[in-house]
Amino acid sequence: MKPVVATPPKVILLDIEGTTTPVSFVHRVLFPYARKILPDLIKRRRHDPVVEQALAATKLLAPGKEPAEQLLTWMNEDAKVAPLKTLQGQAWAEGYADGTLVASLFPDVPPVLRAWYQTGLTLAVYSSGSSAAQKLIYAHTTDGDLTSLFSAFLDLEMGGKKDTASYRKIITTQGWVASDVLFVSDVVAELDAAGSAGMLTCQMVRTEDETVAGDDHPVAHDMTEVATLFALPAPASACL
Ligand SMILES: CSCCC(=O)C(=O)COP(=O)(O)O
Ligand SMILES: [Mg+2]
Repeated sequence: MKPVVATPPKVILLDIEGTTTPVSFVHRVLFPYARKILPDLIKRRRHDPVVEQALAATKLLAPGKEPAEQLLTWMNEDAKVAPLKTLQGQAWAEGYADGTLVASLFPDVPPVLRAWYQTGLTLAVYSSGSSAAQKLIYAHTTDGDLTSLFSAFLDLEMGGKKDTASYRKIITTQGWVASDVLFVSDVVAELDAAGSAGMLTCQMVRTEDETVAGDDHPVAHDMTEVATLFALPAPASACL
């Protein structure tokens, strides 16, 4: 496999679900966990400022509906809505804290991210999951705490992942040069948006997730292939 670039990117911006973690971990472990404990959590912690604010935001977005009911509707639709993502993050925090949840990453991810970090690349996350939830995932992986590898955890505060404006906002707020940034995601519409903002793009097509490859972005099946395609360093064992 030959590199598709002459100059490697300086910043790697990573999606989570379907890119660094299996879709099944998010949909069969994280989402059901949040669905199970959220009704109790929003009663038990209704005076917690984070919970209170997310419930108020839910009411604003869905006036006249019971927030608990609206949150359930959003969960059924897998809606990428900030107050739901905040509350899911609060639920997962409890699960990680009591040891019920441990984050599963694809096994190629930790060694490649460590190799990239060690050579001075900037690593960042952009996910629909709240920045708090992103930090929790990377703090509780089966490979230990990886949070120190990342310089930024970006969420829906930047805007939706299918909107070009969100990637422009990321570039501006982080002070990056668009053409220095490689965005890796499994979702073509997200890559299209990032590409329109001037970022390099790579579609992660994971066999385990049965991701369908698109036509318009370089395709990798794991992080070592991303390294090869974009002339980035890879861990020594991956070169054998
Ligand atoms: C922070 S991990 C949970 C991911 C999540 O809630 C989600 O909706 C998936 O978002 P992504 O942008 O990583 O595909
Ligand atoms: Mg994804």
